[in-house]
Amino acid sequence: MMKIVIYHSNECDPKRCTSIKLQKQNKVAITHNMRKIPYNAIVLDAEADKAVSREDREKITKYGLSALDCSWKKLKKSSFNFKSKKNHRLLPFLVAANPVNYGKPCILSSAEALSAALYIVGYKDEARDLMNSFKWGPHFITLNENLLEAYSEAKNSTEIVEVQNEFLGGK
Ligand SMILES: C[S@@+](CC[C@H](N)C(=O)[O-])C[C@H]1O[C@@H](n2cnc3c(N)ncnc32)[C@H](O)[C@@H]1O
Repeated sequence: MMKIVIYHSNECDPKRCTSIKLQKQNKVAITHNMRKIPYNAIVLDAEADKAVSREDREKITKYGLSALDCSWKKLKKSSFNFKSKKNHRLLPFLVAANPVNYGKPCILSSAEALSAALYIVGYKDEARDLMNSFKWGPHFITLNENLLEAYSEAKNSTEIVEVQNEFLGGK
């Protein structure tokens, strides 16, 4: 089974938090200690420079996938002191389907971000399984299906960005 460990900073409303819901269904583990994120895991970070791509599949398979569940404000302030950001990855353009940020580009919930990354690296059933935990979840995949499919065919992060820019430029 895919190892998913989410760093959680207890800044959210637990009733609305997508990470807590996934944990309750035993689909992810939550840690409050940043150092417990597995070394070499791919960390989804909206402040990262490099886009996630199929090239990350091996690391995700071997070491796991992670997200940083904190407030968006904290993330923007760069209040995290990461030793290294070499495994931190940004997601390409996708639209949120969660009720808090519905329709907004790139501001995904932790669950949507994890699902998108799994889809992009080719773990499509696992991506759908995460979204099946939410009433609105399957809509995230259908809303973004054409883009997710195109991203999943890209070989590396450069091609991911090309697919994204072609889509945005062609709008
Ligand atoms: C800031 S937290 C907010 C979580 C929200 N409270 C929830 O219930 O899901 C969302 C996390 O999802 C991941 N994420 C969301 N959008 C992303 C993007 N465009 N690129 C990379 N990671 C993203 C990151 O790990 C980010 O820190």
